[in-house]
Amino acid sequence: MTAECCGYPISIFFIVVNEFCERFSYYGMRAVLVLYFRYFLLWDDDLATSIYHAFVALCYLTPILGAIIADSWLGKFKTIIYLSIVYAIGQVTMAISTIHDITDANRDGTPDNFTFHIALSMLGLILIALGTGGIKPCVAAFGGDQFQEHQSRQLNTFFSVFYLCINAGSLLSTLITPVLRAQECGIHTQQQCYPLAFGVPAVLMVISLVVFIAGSGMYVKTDPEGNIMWSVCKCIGFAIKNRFRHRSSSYPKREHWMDWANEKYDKLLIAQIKMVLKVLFLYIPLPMFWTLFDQKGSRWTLQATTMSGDFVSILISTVNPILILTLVPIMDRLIFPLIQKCGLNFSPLKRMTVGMLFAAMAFVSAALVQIEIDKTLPNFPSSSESQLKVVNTYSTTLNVTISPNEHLLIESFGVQLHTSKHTYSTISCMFVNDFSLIHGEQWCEFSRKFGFGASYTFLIPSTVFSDDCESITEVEDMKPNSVHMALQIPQYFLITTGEVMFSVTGLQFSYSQAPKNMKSVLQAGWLCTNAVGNIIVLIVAELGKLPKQWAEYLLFASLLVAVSIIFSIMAYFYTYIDPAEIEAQVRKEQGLEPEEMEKETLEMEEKDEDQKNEQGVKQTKI
Ligand SMILES: CC(C)C[C@H](NC(=O)CN)C(=O)O
Repeated sequence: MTAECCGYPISIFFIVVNEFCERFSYYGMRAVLVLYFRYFLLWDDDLATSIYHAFVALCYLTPILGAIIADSWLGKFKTIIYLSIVYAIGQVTMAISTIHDITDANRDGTPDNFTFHIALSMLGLILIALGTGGIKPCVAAFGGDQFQEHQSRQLNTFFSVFYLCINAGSLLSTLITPVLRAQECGIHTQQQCYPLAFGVPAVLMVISLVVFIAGSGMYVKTDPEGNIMWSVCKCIGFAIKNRFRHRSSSYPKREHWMDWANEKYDKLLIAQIKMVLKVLFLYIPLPMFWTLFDQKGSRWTLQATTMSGDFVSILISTVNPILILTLVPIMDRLIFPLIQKCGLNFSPLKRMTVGMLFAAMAFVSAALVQIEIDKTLPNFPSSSESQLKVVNTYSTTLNVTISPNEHLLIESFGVQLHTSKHTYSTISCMFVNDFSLIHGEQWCEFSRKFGFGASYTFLIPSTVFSDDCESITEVEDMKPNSVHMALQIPQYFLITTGEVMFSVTGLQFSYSQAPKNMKSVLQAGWLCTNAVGNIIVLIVAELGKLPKQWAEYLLFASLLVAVSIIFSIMAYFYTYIDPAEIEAQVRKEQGLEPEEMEKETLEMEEKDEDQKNEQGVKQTKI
């Protein structure tokens, strides 16, 4: 019997605090990673972005490794401890790699041996990816293991609170670590304080581990049942081979193709594999949701840069966790109970389908915003056109004729305007508020806010420095961005509503439909849908874009609607199961473990029928 508080096992307190600290550590480090690549290692934008995406993809591929270790070998508890140690070592390694003084022998403020810093940071990132991905499927499943059969309502609330902790950790760290980076620190020279920005996440990871260990005495720990993954693979392999051997129509058909493993494998294992395969089959369309969801960080960010408003980076990095923190309680406490009161069965798979439709609507909203933005954007010359600007300061009107075969290229960048050699200069700056022309002691100052996205030309007559700055003419070549960033809020709201319906439910569903010894494996399968979604984004980005961005948004929205229709058909044919009940049934048929079975039957009878309905459970025999 586990210690309880308000109907919840006390042990889950340690698990949710552990998750909060771990997510703080992960997202905090991620928030400054590209900046570290760009401004510390001095990589270019392309290399920095590629390595960043490769790292994120690795973090969502390693869960399968963690799940195999947990379900087949160490059990969830030990896997979480060992991989958290690897994770913490990775974070510390990463933080050390950012200390510029280590290799700054000439004390000029920049590291002298970049190879050392690159090698150390790559080692750190690999350890972090192994740790964070490895523990990810285990922590959620381990949290679920703390609940007993009669606590299914509390189990659902746990997954919501778990998701809240993920986003609370992510929100705080995304706000804090960039501020830490902006501090100055160093032994020989003062530089931007990357060691602090990476060091705090490392400390949080150590705290996360300590909190998890502190709960040791209270956890329900399930032992792994041997090398389950290897047995699963062998069993599937045998079923396929056996089916092929008996392909002639003279052999009687079997109810399920996995039944061809009956000759050699335990019925219980076959039943468990059937449960897992059914859920994995259902996962096939799911990456499409993540394909749209993860474009928040790419296409939508770029969209924001063509809009007006000064809070781009803060808005982009915090709007999703803030909305999650608001929407999860509203959905859990208000919307879902209300739907249930209306007598509608809003089962998990229906919620996930509706979540997908919300994400599709978010992209329609993004397309509408894009159409508004496009109206305000200047017409840039295409790859087969040139653009000429002729400034006429002559006293009379001139006619301009253009010979189509001649190309004119004026190119000069910099801040010095020479009177004879270069008379034209382009300067691109962020946050331009002041613009001064300095010539010895004399100067002209233009002090006002220059709009984002705008382009200005200043025409300086030869007389300017002798007396008046008034004679300088300012021409607005391109208007500043005028569509306000607040217009993006509906799309963020819609996609986050979709996330709450899709992702929180998917997390619960993956746990509830998995047999006891494969809970982590199904969690890993669920996380893999995210990895595949990210890979699709990379491929689509590589394959190029439609000529109009709004058309691309609408294409993605239509694709997701099509996928959600397919998913809803698959979901219609899916029968919710109670894995524990099926396992007990199989054992009964095999005449095994009567005492164990009696206990399970009793527990099942005790189950609250209402709670079952809430989950849309239809019992079935697999
Ligand atoms: C469910 C995601 C794959 C991962 C999740 N992210 C969020 O909750 C973002 N809102 C996480 O565990 O970090």
